[in-house]
Amino acid sequence: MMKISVKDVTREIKGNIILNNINLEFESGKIYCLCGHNGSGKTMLLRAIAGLIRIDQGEISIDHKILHKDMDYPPEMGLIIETPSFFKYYTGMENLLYLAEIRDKISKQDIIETLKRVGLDPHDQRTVAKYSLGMKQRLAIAQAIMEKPDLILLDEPTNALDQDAIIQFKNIITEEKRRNACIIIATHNQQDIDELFDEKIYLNSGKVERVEKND
Ligand SMILES: Nc1ncnc2c1ncn2[C@@H]1O[C@H](COP(=O)(O)OP(=O)(O)OP(=O)(O)O)[C@@H](O)[C@H]1O
Repeated sequence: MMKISVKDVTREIKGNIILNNINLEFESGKIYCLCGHNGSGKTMLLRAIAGLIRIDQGEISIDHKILHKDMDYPPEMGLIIETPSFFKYYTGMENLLYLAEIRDKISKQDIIETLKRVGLDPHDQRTVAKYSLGMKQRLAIAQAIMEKPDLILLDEPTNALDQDAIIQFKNIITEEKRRNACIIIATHNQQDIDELFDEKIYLNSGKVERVEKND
């Protein structure tokens, strides 16, 4: 059972407090929603948990190991933050094969299966330059889940997805939850996937305004 603790986390940029004394806990086997309007701090909080930005005060730990002290990044993490950049002149399959080489954890067959899960054809010879926005988003979801990480952080994952893709996405995150992943999704389209959340965390001006648990 993995546990993430965000304790008294504050981050300032140029005199603006972007994250204001955030205290939250996340655990495996649950799906969390970070909700709030534009600029409320959802992406910054995801970046902080991912180890992609430094924080000015407080600490973030994963299973009691402190980020930026005991480790640089969460050890097993799948991520979509803003528009992912793929190689335009590679196919979807080639992009994922390239990314999978970094950790050398999964096989070509695993990638084929992941592409099918997100509704992309593994044998599609088109390059990413010819993909629609929704296809790129499906590929981004595929790269985030393909290695079966313990922690999945998704910023606006349903952007550009059509209704069929949203249904597939819901099935995927339900399966990932069953596999015991901890899934944190930042979105303002929460109605797309509302019934799946175990907890909704409302951010406002960098603060946690309220938390709703779905028991
Ligand atoms: N590089 C930066 N320099 C200065 N301020 C920044 C920077 N990046 C983000 N901010 C500010 O931090 C605040 C939080 O931004 P963040 O991207 O986390 O919001 P968000 O809730 O994800 O919004 P959205 O729904 O628009 O994605 C905003 O006020 C934004 O202007």
